[in-house]
Amino acid sequence: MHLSREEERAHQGELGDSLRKAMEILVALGDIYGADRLIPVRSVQVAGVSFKTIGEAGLEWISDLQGKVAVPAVLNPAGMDLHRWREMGIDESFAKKQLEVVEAYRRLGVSPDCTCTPYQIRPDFARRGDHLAWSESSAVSFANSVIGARTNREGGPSALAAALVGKTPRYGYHLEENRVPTINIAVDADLKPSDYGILGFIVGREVGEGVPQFIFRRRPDIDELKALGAAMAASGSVALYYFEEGGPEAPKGAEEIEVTAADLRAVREENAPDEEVDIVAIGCPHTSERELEELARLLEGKKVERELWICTARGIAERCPRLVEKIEGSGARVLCDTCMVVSPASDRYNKMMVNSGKALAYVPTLCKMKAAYGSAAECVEAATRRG
Ligand SMILES: C[C@@](O)(CCOP(=O)(O)O)CC(=O)O
Ligand code: SF4
Repeated sequence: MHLSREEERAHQGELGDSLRKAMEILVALGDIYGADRLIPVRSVQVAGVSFKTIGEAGLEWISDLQGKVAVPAVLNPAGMDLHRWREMGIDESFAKKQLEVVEAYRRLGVSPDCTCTPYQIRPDFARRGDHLAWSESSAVSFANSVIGARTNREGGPSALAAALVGKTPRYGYHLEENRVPTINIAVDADLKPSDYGILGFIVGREVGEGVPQFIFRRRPDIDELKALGAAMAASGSVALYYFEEGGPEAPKGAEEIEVTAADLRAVREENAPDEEVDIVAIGCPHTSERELEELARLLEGKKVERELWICTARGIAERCPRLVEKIEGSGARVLCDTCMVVSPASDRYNKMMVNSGKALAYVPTLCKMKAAYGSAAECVEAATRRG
């Protein structure tokens, strides 16, 4: 990979040890994937924040770095609400480590808005055509597919390296030739909002790393696209999809798969909730303001009978305090900075009901719990049902 004089100096350690470490990661990745050079990124989203996932070794690696990020950078969810962790049942020792992780990132200049939906609070972070270095797979999918920006799925260390250098190696989804659809998905069903998570769950399994081009009966809205992309990135590893006319054409003869209403129904039935559900969690990816409005409406006049977590970005919760108050009036909790998948607080439950195709894929594997699926209304129903 070609390096400019300045990049070469950083790589040689002439600009300090941290930039040398960061450049080593970027150069190694660039060499492996055949990048010709580094390109500037507009923003970085750094995964590897929850102490549950990075542990002591991760904390040490981050703490040893010096300097400041060169471009705006934001964190992925942590293992707890940074203010209300006690309410989540998080123990002191975990909390101490988690706060150290966030502080170590903050010292480097990474914003501690721990969220997988930075686009919901910082629209300036990513615009059409921008190159980015984002990590969390649903954020990557949203950036590539809905915003029209360009990012690979970065690991925690490579994202942090990109933030310190302000650049990323040019390969993968930064290149036009890798952004061509590989498979058509004909959706033969009138989709309800809660069908998009299931659809993504099915399609991700089928297409793996492909680039699906959806043919829909109507254009999905932003929250539906967020749910669709998140699920495909979890049940498969889809980082880019197309969903409307005007995307590049799939090559003639590209494979086509059809998803029918019966397929959606089968997955719903397989994952229907039962009396074993002891926690309900919404907000994977983090809820939007509009989703909080819907939840406030659904919870009006009700009391929760089992734990109901609603995970969102602190920036969203702070923007709508009245909605948060209404929701919490029911006994539900609006948790910020964290999520049901990366928090160890989920561990004490047995079966989690979610309205997310992504969480449906990850809860059994990453949290070792059973999972059930339903719409937001069905989740509220399950959380507020007596007995
Ligand atoms: C669970 C997930 O959404 C986020 C976990 O990432 P981490 O704990 O920030 O490394 C993984 C992903 O899909 O990127
Ligand atoms: S809420 Fe879902 S999408 Fe967001 S970090 Fe957690 S698992 Fe990933």
